[in-house]
Amino acid sequence: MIRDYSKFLPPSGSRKIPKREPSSLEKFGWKPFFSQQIDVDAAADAPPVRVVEVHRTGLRVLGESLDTLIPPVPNATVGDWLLYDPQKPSNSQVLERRSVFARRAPGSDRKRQLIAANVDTVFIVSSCNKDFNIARLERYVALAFEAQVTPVIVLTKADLCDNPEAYVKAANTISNRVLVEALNALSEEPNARLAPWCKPGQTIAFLGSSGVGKSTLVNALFREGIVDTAAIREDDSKGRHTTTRRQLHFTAEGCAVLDTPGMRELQLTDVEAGIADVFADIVALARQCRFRDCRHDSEPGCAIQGALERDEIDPDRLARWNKLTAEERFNASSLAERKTADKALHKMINAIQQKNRK
Ligand SMILES: Nc1nc2c(ncn2[C@@H]2O[C@H](COP(=O)(O)OP(=O)(O)OP(=O)(O)O)[C@@H](O)[C@H]2O)c(=O)[nH]1
Ligand SMILES: [Zn+2]
Repeated sequence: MIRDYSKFLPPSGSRKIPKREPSSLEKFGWKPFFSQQIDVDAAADAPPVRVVEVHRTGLRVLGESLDTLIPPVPNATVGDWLLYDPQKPSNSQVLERRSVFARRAPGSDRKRQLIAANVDTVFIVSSCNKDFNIARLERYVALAFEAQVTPVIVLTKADLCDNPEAYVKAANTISNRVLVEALNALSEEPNARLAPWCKPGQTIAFLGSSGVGKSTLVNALFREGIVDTAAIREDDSKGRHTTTRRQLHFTAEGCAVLDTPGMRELQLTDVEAGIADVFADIVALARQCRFRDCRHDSEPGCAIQGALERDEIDPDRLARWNKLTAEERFNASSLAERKTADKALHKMINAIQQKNRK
């Protein structure tokens, strides 16, 4: 039997598949990852909305013809998708995240605080000058990997430097999973060079020290102004505007840009997996050491020492890996463990002082 497949093919003459306009949810960053989590019937009663602002008193959410302020929802952060419960908004359910930036609270309980959710790309910004520091870049890349966000290294001030290629080359050694762009942030370059990651429906963030050009890059992306549907302004009880703590701004192209002070204070906490991703080659070697608890010092059968002797790994990079993992271990240790360590230290100091007094 000869089957007629023609009904499955596009009608002749219309070979080009028409480009579908993104829905408003897609413009806000909705992706198949989220649709897979919901059941279509339930979504009619509890439609998906995105948290675009986090205030002290509540959240601003955007959805299909919906833009409203709701009271805080437990465990929701900027960038989250919620299934909006119109009867009791604070009961809205947080959808599983594609990515999340978190940090350990500075207080004594050191609780995990969510900074931002569902960021697709983070631009790790440094400059082709003294700010450039491989160890710091590695740290940021580890944070991004841990958060499941794609890192892209952007080296600004290429126009002020004789040999930007040297910086690009150095940054390229960090991980073969990270692309590096060097540019002049004050020129026309940023829009074209960052465009692949700033498409409609994408959510981006910036990380980097002060003065490297983060604001300059953001300004370049917003050259046509900030498209904030900002109809709502929140006043506190005294009629003053309360400051927005965490926010997504949309560019004219429809890319969401994260604006949150918390990103600056991101520390290395619980980034063990991220560090292992950045230093995947060294971690793979460490697994081949004869002893499971090998300290890669002078133990027999140490694969890392072997690789060093054969010039297969960079000793500086190994030193940075050691430092980062030690830091991560310290940051991840519980308060109780730190107290014990502090007590032990205190006892030791006391003992030394007593000995000196004798
Ligand atoms: N020539 C040149 N100047 C740049 C470039 N990028 C940034 N600058 C300048 O460097 C200075 C600092 O840039 P900002 O964009 O304010 O840096 P930032 O990272 O936002 O700094 P913070 O707001 O302190 O975190 C400004 O005077 C910029 O004009 C660049 O690629 N080339
Ligand atoms: Zn070893």
